[in-house]
Amino acid sequence: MTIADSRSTPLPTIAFIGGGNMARSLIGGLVARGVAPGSIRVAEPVTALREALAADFGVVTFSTAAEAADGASLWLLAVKPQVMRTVCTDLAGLARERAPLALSIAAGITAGQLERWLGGGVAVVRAMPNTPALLGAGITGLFANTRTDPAQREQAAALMGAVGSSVWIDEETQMDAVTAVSGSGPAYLFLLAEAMQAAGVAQGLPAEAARALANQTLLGAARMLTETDDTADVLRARVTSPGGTTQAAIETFEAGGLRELVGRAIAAATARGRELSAAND
Ligand SMILES: NC(=O)C1=CN([C@@H]2O[C@H](COP(=O)(O)OP(=O)(O)OC[C@H]3O[C@@H](n4cnc5c(N)ncnc54)[C@H](OP(=O)(O)O)[C@@H]3O)[C@@H](O)[C@H]2O)C=CC1
Ligand SMILES: O=C(O)[C@@H]1CCC=N1
Repeated sequence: MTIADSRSTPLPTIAFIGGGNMARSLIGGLVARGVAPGSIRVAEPVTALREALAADFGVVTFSTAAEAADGASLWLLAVKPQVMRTVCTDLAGLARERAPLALSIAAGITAGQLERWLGGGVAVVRAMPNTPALLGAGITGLFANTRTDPAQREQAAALMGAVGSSVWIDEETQMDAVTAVSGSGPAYLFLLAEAMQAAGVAQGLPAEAARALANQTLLGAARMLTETDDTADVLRARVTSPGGTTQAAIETFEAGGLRELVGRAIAAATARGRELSAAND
């Protein structure tokens, strides 16, 4: 594992194939960080999504993948795993002509599958970002196939580095675990936020107050995790006065099997990544 730092590498024209939720987070993050909207081409079949991306970010939009991809040497494949094979197969002729770097953010789908569907001999990078990319606060796991040269690896790291930090993964099989921890991870925090807000309301707080208290607590705690050198267990111990309120809550979480439940949830997400690869081959 190496931490990527390629912030000074210039980005080429990028073709997003798929303009849904994750593409929107990445595009928003890239434009907010100074990437020229005219250098971002987006293929998206849903008219409303296309129009919203053009209106919000000034990017160039197309209804078909081939139109967007034809103008770019970096293709960011941002469609669902279930349609990736068809999308890549349709682009295989163009891939032979343009020899692009194909950077896929799809859960589960392997570099070998992508290379095969794109016609073979293609430089492929798998990236697993997350939606905080929209705020420049994302983290991405990256894996490159052997066709990818150092300049293309730099480009991939520069793209994802513009919207947060990134980490190279040496073993492709670990990408499913990356997906389970950080790709899906924001949803786990949002679920916790929902539960804390509802619990606050159940204890008599007004909904708005419960929302502000829960959300700012998650933000403050996340900043302590990332901006101090203390580990999570040390930070937790500092909140937990012996015989106090936190201890009462933590003992309830432990008795309910929270750690084991998180382990099972992340194992299920990891296994689902492998299933998505097999089911869509
Ligand atoms: N959402 C997230 O937090 C993350 C998602 N990912 C990965 O990103 C990928 C996209 O996920 P997400 O953004 O959530 O999904 P979305 O469904 O929101 O976005 C995918 C978009 O691609 C469109 N599309 C379908 N076929 C084509 C085509 N041939 N050419 C161009 N666009 C097409 C879809 O249209 P239509 O709806 O009509 O099919 C849809 O609008 C997935 O592979 C997922 O695993 C990775 C990390 C995080
Ligand atoms: O839920 C999913 O499958 C995608 C991949 C990671 C986040 N969203």
